[in-house]
Amino acid sequence: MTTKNTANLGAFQFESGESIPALEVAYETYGEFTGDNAVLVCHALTGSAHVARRPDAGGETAGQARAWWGDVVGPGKAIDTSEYYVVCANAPGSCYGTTGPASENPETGEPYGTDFPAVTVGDWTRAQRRLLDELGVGRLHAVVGGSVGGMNVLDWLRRFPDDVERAGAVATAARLDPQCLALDTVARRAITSDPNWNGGHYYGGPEPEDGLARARQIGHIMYLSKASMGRKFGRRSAGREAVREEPPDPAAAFFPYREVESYLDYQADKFVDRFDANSYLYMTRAMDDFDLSAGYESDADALAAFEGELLLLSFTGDWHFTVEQAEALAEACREAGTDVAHHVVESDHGHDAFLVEPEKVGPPLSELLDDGLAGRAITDTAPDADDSGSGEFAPVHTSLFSQ
Ligand SMILES: CC(=O)SCCNC(=O)CCNC(=O)[C@H](O)C(C)(C)COP(=O)(O)OP(=O)(O)OC[C@H]1O[C@@H](n2cnc3c(N)ncnc32)[C@H](O)[C@@H]1OP(=O)(O)O
Ligand SMILES: N[C@@H](CCO)C(=O)O
Repeated sequence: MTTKNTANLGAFQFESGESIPALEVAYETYGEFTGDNAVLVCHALTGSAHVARRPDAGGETAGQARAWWGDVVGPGKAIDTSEYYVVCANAPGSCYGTTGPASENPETGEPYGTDFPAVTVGDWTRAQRRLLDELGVGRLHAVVGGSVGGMNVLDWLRRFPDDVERAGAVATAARLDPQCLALDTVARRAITSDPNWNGGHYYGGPEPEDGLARARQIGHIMYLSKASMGRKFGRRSAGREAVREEPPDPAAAFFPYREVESYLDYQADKFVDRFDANSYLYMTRAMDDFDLSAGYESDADALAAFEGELLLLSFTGDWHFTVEQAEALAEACREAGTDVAHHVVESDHGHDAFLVEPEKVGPPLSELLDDGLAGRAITDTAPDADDSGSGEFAPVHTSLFSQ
């Protein structure tokens, strides 16, 4: 059985100390709850509650047509909804049905815009906990998520360690590195310097589409790798039929409109149609702010109270959340005695491999849910791990500005 619903969680105080009178959370559930089979899936930066295909809805959800993990979550899939009760909720601050900047402020009758309180990953976790309470779910069999959704997973382990039996943190890290912080800063600046942004109060008027488009293009470059961009586009010209969307200056017309440019323009257009610029600011700030060790002595200390099993999944071509970052976290966990495995996936796609390579992501997650870290599809980088072959992983030097 699948459900698509919105829960009114009532007044909500954010970590910033600010409150809103009513937090609505859009969520979807898949499968039957049997008391001990709940799996919470946490979405990435621009995802929604629509994690799996919904036969009753023809696969459609307003603004977010495609199930973002439709080949990983569903009946007979790795996260098998005929066995597990899967819950996925849109995060506060986003724009897919959960209260965020585009929602109406009941005090003014106008959209909140940037009067919406600052949002943290911790606020997402606390909202999810309250939603699960509403659904009658106590302890989770597992919490799984990718990218900033993986940070959301790590936050669950430090905030509610007793509520989680198993965790899968995919393509994520304890914190973003400064290079990614820098790119996110530039992306946000693209939005806030668009004249249509208007301090965040643009609803009902022209929207900061150019700024949001540039922001997404910067983001999208972070989600690919040198290898995947070389393979997809090379330096090829997009050809005569491609429509150059940026009006070129006369000199630019001399040079080719390249496939990579055409691709980024296309992706930006699609994104502007489906996402809200203020939400992009709020969601990226939540991601940038996340630091697992904040309030603790170390990453290991932050996870010390978690007594379940943690699977870290990283991708060799991902320079947004690198293998090295996942390994550092795994090392911290090992030192602290946390039951962890770091499974490295060979892929040169880049960060979005966790979305587009379900055949690589699915098996270890499936094993995690069914058998825990002992699952045969799970390898570990620990030197003494007996199922990891050499136990080595390929170092990644694929950051944007390095060779
Ligand atoms: C809707 C959701 O899934 S939201 C949650 C996840 N979404 C995201 O992560 C968004 C960011 N990532 C993406 O958009 C990625 O494209 C993914 C992860 C959704 C899919 O990636 P892939 O399957 O590798 O597709 P790819 O990135 O190659 O994009 C394909 C699209 O680009 C178009 N395209 C490819 N090359 C070019 C080009 N040179 N010029 C113009 N358009 C191009 C294709 O026609 C295709 O269009 P379509 O989406 O309308 O079918
Ligand atoms: N491309 C994905 C992952 C970003 O971290 C998204 O837009 O949500």
